Amino acid sequence: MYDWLNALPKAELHLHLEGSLEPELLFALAERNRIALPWNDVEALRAAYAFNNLQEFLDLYYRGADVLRTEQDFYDLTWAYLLKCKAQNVVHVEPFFDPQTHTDRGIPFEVVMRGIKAALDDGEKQLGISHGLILAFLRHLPEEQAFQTLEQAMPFRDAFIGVGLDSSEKGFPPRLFERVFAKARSEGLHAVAHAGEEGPPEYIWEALDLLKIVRIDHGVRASEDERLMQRIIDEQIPLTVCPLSNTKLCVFEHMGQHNILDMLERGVKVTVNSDDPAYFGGYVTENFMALHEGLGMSEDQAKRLAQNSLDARLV
Ligand SMILES: Nc1ncnc2[nH]cnc12
Ligand SMILES: [Zn+2]
Repeated sequence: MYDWLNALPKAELHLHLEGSLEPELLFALAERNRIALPWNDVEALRAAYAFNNLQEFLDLYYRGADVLRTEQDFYDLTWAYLLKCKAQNVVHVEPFFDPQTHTDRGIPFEVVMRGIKAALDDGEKQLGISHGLILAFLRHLPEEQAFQTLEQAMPFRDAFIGVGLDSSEKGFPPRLFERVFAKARSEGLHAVAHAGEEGPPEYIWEALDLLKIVRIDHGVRASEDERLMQRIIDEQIPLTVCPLSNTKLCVFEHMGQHNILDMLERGVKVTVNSDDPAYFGGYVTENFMALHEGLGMSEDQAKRLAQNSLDARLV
């Protein structure tokens, strides 16, 4: 089954480039940039990847991203991810990057942007993988800082296709970012947002009605609100679901409890994604495989999920 799933053509629509930083590359970049790490080796770092919730993961994710310093680092990070995509027949990617994670450490916006964009362009030319980059705002920081980030990004307007919203969800509802999303949309950017991962269905309503998002990242808690479910089905709003992420972050206790296939059968446009594969134990194929093993996903269901991902592309 693994090889069959691996060979399915698919798109990945929910992937944080910083979350694809494998421990081996993290150690190599730390050495290249002469940064001392609190872990003795790769195994010790991997052993730290045990999380009870989103925040515990984010604390380590931001700590890991600190080894990314130069344009070459961002290139190497992105290129390593694209090689994985090639190996898994991911033919199109719409990854997120978190500029504030880097600019807040003094890394110039253009260093981040140039490194990522050069790798994505090479991926298109050399690997045949098409792309659309999404700039994600960190929701634990004030909207004012999101505005500053959008301003910094404008000289590179053509390098990305949309804006997203990520980081700590609970306590940081989408309504806090209504104005910066309006500004981004006025620049012709698509809007997406993480909503309903740990946060309640109301956050999904807000993301749809106030941020005017065209795709929901995670959205698994929509199933708690029947009226919301009906809207998502009627309007065919895609959900970028991340099964291994959801079990690693205890959104579901185990894969057998995941609601993605129930949603698929109800007519929700759900897709399968890896979120932060270096931290959650696998890339897209491993996520499909986990659904097969944990939920008995059939070949027909896998085909529909993969087709949804191709249909839900923004570009
Ligand atoms: N799963 C996730 N939820 C929110 N913010 C994130 N940043 C990286 N991964 C994330
Ligand atoms: Zn995510």
